[in-house]
Amino acid sequence: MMEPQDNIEEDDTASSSPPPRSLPRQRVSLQKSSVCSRSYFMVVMVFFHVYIINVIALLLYVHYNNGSNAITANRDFTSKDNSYKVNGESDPQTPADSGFPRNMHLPRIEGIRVGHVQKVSLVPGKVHEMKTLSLKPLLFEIPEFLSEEECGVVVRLAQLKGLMESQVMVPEGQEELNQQLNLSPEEIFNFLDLNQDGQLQPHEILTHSRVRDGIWLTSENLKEIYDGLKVDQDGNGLLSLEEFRHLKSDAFQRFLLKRGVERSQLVRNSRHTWLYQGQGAHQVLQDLRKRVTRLTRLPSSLVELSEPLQVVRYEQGGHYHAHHDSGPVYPETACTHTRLAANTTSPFQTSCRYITVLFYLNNVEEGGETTFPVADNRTYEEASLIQNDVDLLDTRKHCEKGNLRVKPIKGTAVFWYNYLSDGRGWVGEQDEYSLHGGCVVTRGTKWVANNWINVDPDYQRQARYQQFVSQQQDKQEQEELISEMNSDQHIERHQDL
Ligand SMILES: O=C(O)CCC(=O)C(=O)O
Ligand SMILES: [Fe+2]
Repeated sequence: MMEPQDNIEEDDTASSSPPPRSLPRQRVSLQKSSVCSRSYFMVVMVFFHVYIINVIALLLYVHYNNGSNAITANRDFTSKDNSYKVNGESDPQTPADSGFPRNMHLPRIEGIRVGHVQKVSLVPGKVHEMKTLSLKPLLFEIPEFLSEEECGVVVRLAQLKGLMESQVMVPEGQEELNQQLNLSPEEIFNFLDLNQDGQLQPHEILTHSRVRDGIWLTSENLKEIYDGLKVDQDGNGLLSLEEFRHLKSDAFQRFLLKRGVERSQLVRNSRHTWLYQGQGAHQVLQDLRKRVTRLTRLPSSLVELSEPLQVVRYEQGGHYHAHHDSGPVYPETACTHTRLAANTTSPFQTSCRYITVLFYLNNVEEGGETTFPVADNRTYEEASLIQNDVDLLDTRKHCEKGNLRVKPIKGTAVFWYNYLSDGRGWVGEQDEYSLHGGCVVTRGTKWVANNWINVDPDYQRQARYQQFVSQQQDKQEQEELISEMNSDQHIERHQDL
C-alpha cells in the first residue's frame, strides 16, 4: 500500500526540485523499477489467485447445480408427448424434487379455427373428438368425456357429501369497512367513476354493487333505489359528486335489505360441494383428474396441486350471471393457491385459474346453457356490456343475446383458458373474452362440475410453491415411514417375546 505512494512522492519532487546528480538518480531509478515490479508482481498474483478462486467456485456451482438438476431432468417434461417421464431413481441425499423443471413451458392446445375437430386419446381403447367452439376465449367441447355411469357416481358422491348454498345472502358491515379504510366520499366516488368523467353512470354503480354485495341489481332496481332515496335530484339517471355526497356508502344495501332480496336476485343461485381427487379418493374422481391432465397436456404436478372438483346443482330457476372464473393479475396480485409460499402478503388476491374444465353431469330439460356473451367478439368493452335495454351479463334475461351458448349434454366437457399466453410459454394476461355464465334453468335441474387448474402467473412463485409442497410431502412420508418402522419394530419385539 505504501509503495505506490512513495513513487508518487518521488515523482512530485522530481518535477519541483533541480535535476539530481547521476548516481543517486540511477539508484533512485533502480529502486523505482524494483518497487514497481514487486508491486506489479503482487497485483498480478492477487488477481491470479482471485481469478483461480472464481473459476473453482464457478465450477463447483455448475457441478452442484447440475447435480440437483439431474433429478429434475429425470422427470423432464417433454413437449412431444406432453407427459412427465420418470426415468430414474432420485438420489436420496439430494434435496426434495418439486417436479418443477426450470423453464417449464405450458403447452397450449391450438384451436386452428372455429368448428375444427381434433382427435384426442384420453382413455385406452377410445378416441374422443375435441371441437373448437371459439378462439377468444380458446374454448373446446369434448362429447362423451365422461360415461353415463361416471356422471352418476359424481352426482351421488356430491349428494353423499352434502351441498351448500353457493352464495350467502348480503354481507353486512360495508359502512364499517369504509370507516376502517377511512375513505372520503370523493375517494369512493373517484374509485367508482371508471371512465373518470365526473359522473356515475348506471353501469358503474351496477358493476360495483354486484361485485361488492353479490346482489344482481338491474337498471330498474337502480331507478327504484334512486327514487326511494331521492338521490338523483335532477332525474338524469347519473350521479354527480354532489348527489353522491348525500348517500351513506351502504345506503343501497340497506334499502334492498329493507325491501327484501330473493335468491333469484343474487349473482349466483345454486348449491355446490367439493370433492377431493387425490390418492384414496373414489376411482372415478381419480380417473377424471388423469383424463383432465391428458386433455390439457399440462404437467401432472400442476393438475394435482389444483383445487378439488367442484360439483354444482341448479334447481329450476337457478342461474349464474356472467363472470370471470379468475381475475386480472397486477404485479401486486397474489394467487390464493400459492399464497402460503409467497414471501409477501397482498390485499389483492385471485384464484389464478388458468384453465376451467366444465363437465355436464345430466341433461337439462330446458335452459341451463353455458353462455359466452362476448366469445369471438371483435372488441371487448366493459361499458357496452350493460346497456339500458340489454344487459349481456344477465343470464336470467338476456342469455339468447350472447354470442355463444353451449347446451348441457350429459357426459360432455367444455374447457377454456382464462388467461392468454405471455408469449414465453407461461401464463399471461387475463382473457377478458372468457366471460361466461349459466343461463337460468327453466325446467328441471342441472348438475355440473368444475375442474380448475391453478397456475401462478408469477413463475417463481409457482416453483416455490411446488417446492414447498413437495418438501411437506417428503416430511410427511418420512414421518409415516418412521412410524411404520416403529410399528414394525413393535411387532418384531412382540414376536420376540
Ligand atoms: O353452470 C354453468 O354452465 C357455468 C358454471 C360456472 O361458470 C361456474 O361454476 O363457474
Ligand atoms: Fe364460471
